[in-house]
Amino acid sequence: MVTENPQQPEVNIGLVGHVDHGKTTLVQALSGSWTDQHSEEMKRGISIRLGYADATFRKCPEEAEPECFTVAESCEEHNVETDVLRTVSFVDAPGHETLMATMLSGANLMDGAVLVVSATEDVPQAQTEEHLMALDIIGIDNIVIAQNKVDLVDRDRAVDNYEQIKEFVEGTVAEDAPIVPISAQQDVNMDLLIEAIEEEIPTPERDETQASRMFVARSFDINRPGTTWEDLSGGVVGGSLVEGKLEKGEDIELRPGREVDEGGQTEWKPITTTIRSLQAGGKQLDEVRPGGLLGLGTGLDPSLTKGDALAGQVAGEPGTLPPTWHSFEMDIDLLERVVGGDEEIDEISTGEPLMLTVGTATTVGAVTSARDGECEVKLKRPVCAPVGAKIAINRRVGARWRLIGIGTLKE
Ligand SMILES: Nc1nc2c(ncn2[C@@H]2O[C@H](COP(=O)(O)OP(=O)(O)OP(=O)(O)O)[C@@H](O)[C@H]2O)c(=O)[nH]1
Repeated sequence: MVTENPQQPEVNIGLVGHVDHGKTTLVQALSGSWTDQHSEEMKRGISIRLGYADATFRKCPEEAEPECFTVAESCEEHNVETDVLRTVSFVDAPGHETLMATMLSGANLMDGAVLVVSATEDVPQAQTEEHLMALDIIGIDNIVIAQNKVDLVDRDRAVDNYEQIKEFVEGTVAEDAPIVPISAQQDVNMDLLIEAIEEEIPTPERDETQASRMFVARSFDINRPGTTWEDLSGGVVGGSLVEGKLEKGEDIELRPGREVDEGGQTEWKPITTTIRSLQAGGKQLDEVRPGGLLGLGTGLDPSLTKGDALAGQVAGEPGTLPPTWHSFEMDIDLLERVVGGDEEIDEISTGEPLMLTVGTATTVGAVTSARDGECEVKLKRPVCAPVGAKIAINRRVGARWRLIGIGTLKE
């Protein structure tokens, strides 16, 4: 059943887990309007590549036991229209190991997460573990575990797999997370999953008087094929608002901004622009609040925004944004061992390159000095972040970057 999204989504729920365990299939099952929305978003120029999809959770008004949760507009069993509970936005993180940086930057936008685990494989698979550690590091503790593909296994196998999940999450941030057996493909137990999400992942309290803060995840040029924003004459910036609200006509600042050459020296200067149009939940709006993917039509020269050039920046009320750092010191907490292996993690050493994710920004930094539990890094590209920001630290191991710990930005 295809459902219209009646409102802007109010909460961002991450879908994380190992490759092919069924994250995308699950989003499709829950957001009835996936296909429509997909093409709609393409038309408007905000591609699904970011992996956002909205779903409206509903409940049957009948006093039934158990209660019926659904995404359908009517309840077939009781033959009544359903009531809207809320619209949520799913942030679908890629499960492939090479896309860990995308997963980490996505994680900074999540208010809670569904960890998707396939019942057909032993637990944990590499990214089941790595993604759970990432949630822990970033501080996401509202978690629901979806034990997917139960249609492919017999009862004994499902029970064994369930026990493996239980054992795996023991002592982690997901220790008390409900585990819901589902089949995303066969539409089994979606009602139980919605119920668990409703219980575990509440909409966060938002303070609208706070200065606006948006993490930029994408940016593009209005001349991109398929873009049909009528009232647009400048570059488009896409991402998620995490604090405050934004209004059409308002000025915003973007940091670090752009690189300018001043007498042979390069410098980063904040950019200020006006919001000419706003899009959220597939609609043009005059005002937006946190939740889901936003598109801002701006007055910026499209050459500044094309090709995701502004991805990783922070946007918000002028004069209120955190500082821009070209180098910083951080306190470090290393993981006990490399994800998926038994090797211990060596201390960070001076001179080594690290890949750091701060907000939606990913940048490479060289360690300029390292002491016990702290280090100083010089960044290739500056980042805008407050003191105290959490930083995911990745080290090159063989051919790929692996998550090795968490940093906290110091003055
Ligand atoms: N039988 C069965 N197959 C499923 C189920 N859920 C997903 N699949 C299949 O599993 C395969 C992988 O599913 P995806 O949804 O693409 O997996 P994913 O986790 O999004 O993969 P990445 O985005 O690449 O990390 C597809 O062929 C799905 O049709 C399920 O509940 N039962």
